[in-house]
Amino acid sequence: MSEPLSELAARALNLLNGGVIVLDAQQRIVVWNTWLTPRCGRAANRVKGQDLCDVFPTLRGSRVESAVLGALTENIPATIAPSQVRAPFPLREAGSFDGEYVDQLVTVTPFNEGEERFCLIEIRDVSGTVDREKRLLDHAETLRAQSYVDGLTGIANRRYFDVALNRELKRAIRLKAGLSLLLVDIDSFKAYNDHFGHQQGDQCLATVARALAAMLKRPADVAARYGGEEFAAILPDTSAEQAGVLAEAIRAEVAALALEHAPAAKWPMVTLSIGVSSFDSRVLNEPKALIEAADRALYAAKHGGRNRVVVDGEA
Ligand SMILES: Nc1nc2c(ncn2[C@@H]2O[C@H](COP(=O)(O)OP(=O)(O)OP(=O)(O)O)[C@@H](O)[C@H]2O)c(=O)[nH]1
Repeated sequence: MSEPLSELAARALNLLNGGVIVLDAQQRIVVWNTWLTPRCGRAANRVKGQDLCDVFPTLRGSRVESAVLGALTENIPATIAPSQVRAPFPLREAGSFDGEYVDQLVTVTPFNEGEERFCLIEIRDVSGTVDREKRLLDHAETLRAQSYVDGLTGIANRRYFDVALNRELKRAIRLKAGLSLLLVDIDSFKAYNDHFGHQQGDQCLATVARALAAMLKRPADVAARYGGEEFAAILPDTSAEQAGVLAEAIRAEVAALALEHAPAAKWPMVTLSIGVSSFDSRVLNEPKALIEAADRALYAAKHGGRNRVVVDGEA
């Protein structure tokens, strides 16, 4: 448990001309200063102990959430510039209940207190800041964001995938919610490269990545490049059955793109094999087990003839 603030520290914190939130390692709010209250209509006593994303549901899958994840799990500080995300938090002018959200500059800083990891979120209202400053901060944020983005396809990379899966699994366990994972592999991609060349192979990967990402509609869903020609999708609050239906829609969508395949491939167009696994509180309750189960299902899809979906346990 974190120590309570001294009265003097609490007073000073509440006089600050900016928002201050401190989260514990489980993303629960432990400090919330009064600057925030008239700007979002929530006082400290209502939000303390709650998950930040439960207080502001629009943060799920947002840049703020990935910055918080980076801070809490990897000790990486982050800045979110207003020109990138104008208003990361749903905050208005003090005391107003409608109208535009204010422009914000948000910084996220990890720190340790004893054994425990926390992160400090500072929010400044920068509605009046000049464009030039916004652009510079924007550039800094772009550089940081790139470390979680796959350079070839523009979707999340393996590093982000690992962090996000870990986090979503913890959330699913905590809230007894559903969580499914798709492992998606392009069929006979070696033949594609051999026939069309590596450069066109790269383009094909980018096209498939875009199609996959476009099929994931919920803000908390994550599409990632898992490795070479393999992709993954993390689907919070999604049962095995729902994930199977979505996987089938993804498979059909990519087949319908009718991207010409190499003559050596089984099908004339580029196709996908997809393995699906779902969180189960007894067995698939850690990332490794969930990945292995999806991988087994993917293997079954390959051996079943490719261009198909297999849900773990239903093979
Ligand atoms: N162009 C391109 N090719 C890649 C990239 N990463 C991996 N590959 C290729 O993807 C191919 C994967 O081949 P395999 O693992 O043998 O599988 P496959 O040919 O897709 O066959 P199945 O998965 O069994 O249907 C290899 O030839 C890799 O070189 C990449 O970034 N760009």
